[in-house]
Amino acid sequence: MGRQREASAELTALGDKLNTSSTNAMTTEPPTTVPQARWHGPQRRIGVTGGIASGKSSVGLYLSEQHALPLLDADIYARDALVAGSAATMAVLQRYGNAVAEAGQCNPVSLDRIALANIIFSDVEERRWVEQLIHPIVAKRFDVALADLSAEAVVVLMIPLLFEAKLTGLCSDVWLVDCSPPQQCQRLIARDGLTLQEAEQRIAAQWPLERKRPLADLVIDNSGTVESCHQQIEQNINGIQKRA
Ligand SMILES: CC(C)(COP(=O)(O)OP(=O)(O)OC[C@H]1O[C@@H](n2cnc3c(N)ncnc32)[C@H](O)[C@@H]1O)[C@@H](O)C(=O)NCCC(=O)NCCS
Ligand SMILES: Nc1ncnc2c1ncn2[C@@H]1O[C@H](COP(=O)(O)OP(=O)(O)OP(=O)(O)O)[C@@H](O)[C@H]1O
Repeated sequence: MGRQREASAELTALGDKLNTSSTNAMTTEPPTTVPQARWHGPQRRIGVTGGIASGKSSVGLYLSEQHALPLLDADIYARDALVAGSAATMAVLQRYGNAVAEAGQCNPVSLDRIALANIIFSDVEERRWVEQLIHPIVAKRFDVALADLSAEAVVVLMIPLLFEAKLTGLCSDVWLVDCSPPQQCQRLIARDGLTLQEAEQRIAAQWPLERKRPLADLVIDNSGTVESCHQQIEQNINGIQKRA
């Protein structure tokens, strides 16, 4: 419990640092009407966000491969936090027991991510509990990685819950990768083999894209072809240089 309180306090402090209007960076409560915070340092920090399966990773990968930009990925940090034997994994196992333990594992026990997903995407309280455990770890990883990359002119930060977790203050530019909810659903089902109900639950766990759109600096329409998405990136990447 002490560690959790400490983690929660760290995140609240981060939220306060990034966005003075923030009361709790973890919250997924309705949006405030205050302007979103932005990073104003010398480095360009492109925050790529969107909805689940809207195409964030595809955009991030393109920026990294075609424009050789360093890519920081919140999903990878969250995944690292839940490797076998980590403190966060032990906490999750303590809370949910064998229900989330990978079958046939010895020591240290690996998590069954599908089982954990089933829990957190069907129960908002449990989702909040997992988020208060993982998000401070993710936030620290961003801090460390950004310090390491401080000499780079431009970095890309992929953060699915950028708005929900009030992390816009990490980014100088926020790009929203957009498509329709039925497309999100279709892509989720095709990519992850989810049922329609599971896909809908996951989409409902995030702010709807219509709520995120007005908060972004750039909306990339990824409802068409992959080529059309790449074209939009090319049209907007030229302005992405180190600040004067
Ligand atoms: C539940 C878990 C184990 C499922 O793992 P899985 O490998 O199936 O999915 P993955 O981690 O690749 O996430 C896929 C997408 O799910 C969405 N998602 C993940 N966590 C959340 C969440 N707490 N709320 C809403 N959407 C979420 C994001 O769009 C993300 O890009 C995992 O998503 C997780 O640990 N989530 C809690 C941590 C978290 O909030 N991560 C978000 C980035 S900080
Ligand atoms: N324009 C597109 N047309 C068709 N399929 C697409 C398009 N863009 C992405 N996809 C596919 O949709 C799926 C989701 O894309 P991607 O993994 O990039 O989304 P994401 O936002 O990173 O997902 P998550 O939120 O789960 O991390 C992938 O299978 C990807 O290949």
